[in-house]
Order: sequence, then structure tokens, then C-alpha cells
Amino acid sequence: MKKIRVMITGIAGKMGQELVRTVAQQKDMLLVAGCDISQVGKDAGEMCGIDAIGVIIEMDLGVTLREVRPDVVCDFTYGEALRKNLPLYLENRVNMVIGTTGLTPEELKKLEDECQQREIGCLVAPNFAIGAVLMMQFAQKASQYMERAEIIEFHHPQKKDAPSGTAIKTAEGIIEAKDRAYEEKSFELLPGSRGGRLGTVNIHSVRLSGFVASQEVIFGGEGQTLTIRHDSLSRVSFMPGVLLAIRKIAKNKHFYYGLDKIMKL
Ligand SMILES: NC(=O)C1=CN([C@@H]2O[C@H](COP(=O)(O)OP(=O)(O)OC[C@H]3O[C@@H](n4cnc5c(N)ncnc54)[C@H](OP(=O)(O)O)[C@@H]3O)[C@@H](O)[C@H]2O)C=CC1
Ligand SMILES: O=C(O)C1=N[C@H](C(=O)O)C[C@H](O)C1
Repeated sequence: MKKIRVMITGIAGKMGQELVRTVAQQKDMLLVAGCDISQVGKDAGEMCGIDAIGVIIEMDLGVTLREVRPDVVCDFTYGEALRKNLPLYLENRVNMVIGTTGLTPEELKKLEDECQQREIGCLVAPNFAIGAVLMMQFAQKASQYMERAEIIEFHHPQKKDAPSGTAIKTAEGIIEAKDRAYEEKSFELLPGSRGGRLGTVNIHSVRLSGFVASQEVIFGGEGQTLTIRHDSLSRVSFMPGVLLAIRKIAKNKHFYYGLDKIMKL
């Protein structure tokens, strides 16, 4: 069996390390390279607490892509880094699984066009946890029947972006299912008290230690509320989704935004 040759950018980060341990257990995958700006020169296996795997963490993404030519690169860095990495992925025509959040809808559209022109497979998903995908789907369904929604997302304090990519995609889905008028009645005595707004959906971002990634979507209606909540208690929750994406993108030269696009729902 020909194995899928996987590379990870952001390999020394929280998601990168979890992915090293996960890919190492897959019979149909081989971790062939990893890039980061931290832990450079170390063995990727030893860095994340498993046996040495002979993959040394590299700094130079362009050189590594050219020399290793992976089948799929997984990017888990942060928005600004991803913006610099994307031209290198495109130039090297490598298939991509992008978990990094922080691209704007305009940037996503541009990426889609560029991937299609070059026949590169690419899946961008703000959340790879199956439960989070279901939360977004249920929220879209509820949106058709309930008056309005607000989102509260909870993350660890190291998170660089706010609101989360998941909160943004959830709000986009809610608005797509039913666009509604909403007039804000509250005056903010403390600026920001009502959170950020995407269309008519207010988003509140909590950053506290103890959390990995959680989200509540609260719908209001006459005399009732509905709360849909998802909790990622560990980063293991994201791994089945990332593996599904790697296997799909290794074969399929399409562009997908959201794990739901490749799940049988
Ligand atoms: N789609 C999903 O399901 C999920 C997405 N995410 C997203 O994934 C991203 C990473 O999250 P997380 O692992 O928690 O973050 P971390 O900060 O733990 O990891 C990011 C890693 O990337 C490194 N890095 C920074 N710049 C570059 C660069 N130019 N090239 C290579 N490596 C670089 C960082 O180094 P240094 O620390 O030195 O800056 C760090 O080691 C975030 O955008 C997050 O929102 C997270 C969880 C799930
Ligand atoms: O930074 C994180 O941790 C996470 N980021 C993603 C997001 O921004 O939605 C996914 C998940 O919430 C964890």
C-alpha cells in the first residue's frame, strides 16, 4: 500500500504535537517532514513524547517543501504565519489541510480560486471536532425557527485570535439559514459589553485557563431559549477529523471549506 506522505507546519505547537502522535499510529500515512520556528533541529517524535521517528524539525518551509515533496501538508500555525506559508504551498502545488484560523472570507475565496487553477486539493476547516461540526449544523437548523442567536466561545488564554474561527463559521451558518433584522436596544456603559457582531449575531470570547475549546450557541424565542453547547476537552477531539481530511485531500483535487463538506451527514 502506498502511504500518504504527510508534512506538518506548526509541528511543535499544541495541535502539531497531537498530530505527530496521531499520524505515527496510522498504517496508511507516513510523517515525512515538519516545520516550525520553535524546537528546530529536534526529532519530531521525541519532541512530543513518543519514540524518535527520524523526522527533524526544519525552519525553512520553502526548502523543505521542495526537497520532501509531501502528498499533503497540514498547517496549524496562526493567521499571520499562514498568510506567508500559503504562497509556498501554492508554488509547490502541495495538497493542503488547513486548520489554522484567521483568514478572511475574501482570502478564502482567493485561495479557492488559486487551488482550482493549479488543481491542488485543499480543505480549510475552522474546527475538526465532529461534535463541533454537528453543533454548527444544529445551530443552522435552529436558526430557521428561533428569533435570534448569540454565541459564547471559551478558549485557553494562549489563543491568538478572537473570536474563534468556529464562532465565525457558526454565525455565518446562522445568518445564511435565516437573515433577520435586529435593532440593538442596549447602550454599552462598558464598551464591548455586548461582544462583537457578525451580522445580527453577537459573539462573546472568553479566554481562561482550564478551557481547551468550547462554544455555546444560545437562541432566544418567545418565552423560551435553546442552548447548543460543544466542549473539546482535549485536542484528541480534533484528530479523527484531521485524518479524514488528509485521506480525502490526498485523492481529491477539490477545495472544501468546512469538515461538513466531506462528512456523510
Ligand atoms: N481547525 C481546528 O480544528 C483547530 C484549529 N486550531 C487552530 O490551529 C492553529 C494552531 O493552534 P495551536 O496548535 O493551539 O497553536 P500553538 O501556538 O500551540 O502552535 C502554533 C505553532 O506554530 C508555530 N509557528 C508560528 N509561526 C510559524 C511559521 N511561520 N512557520 C512554522 N511554524 C510557525 C508556533 O511557534 P511559536 O510558539 O514559537 O510561535 C507554534 O509552535 C490556530 O490558528 C488555532 O486557532 C486549533 C485547534 C483546532
Ligand atoms: O485555538 C484553538 O485552540 C482552537 N481554534 C479553532 C477556532 O478558532 O475555532 C478551533 C477550536 O475552537 C480550537
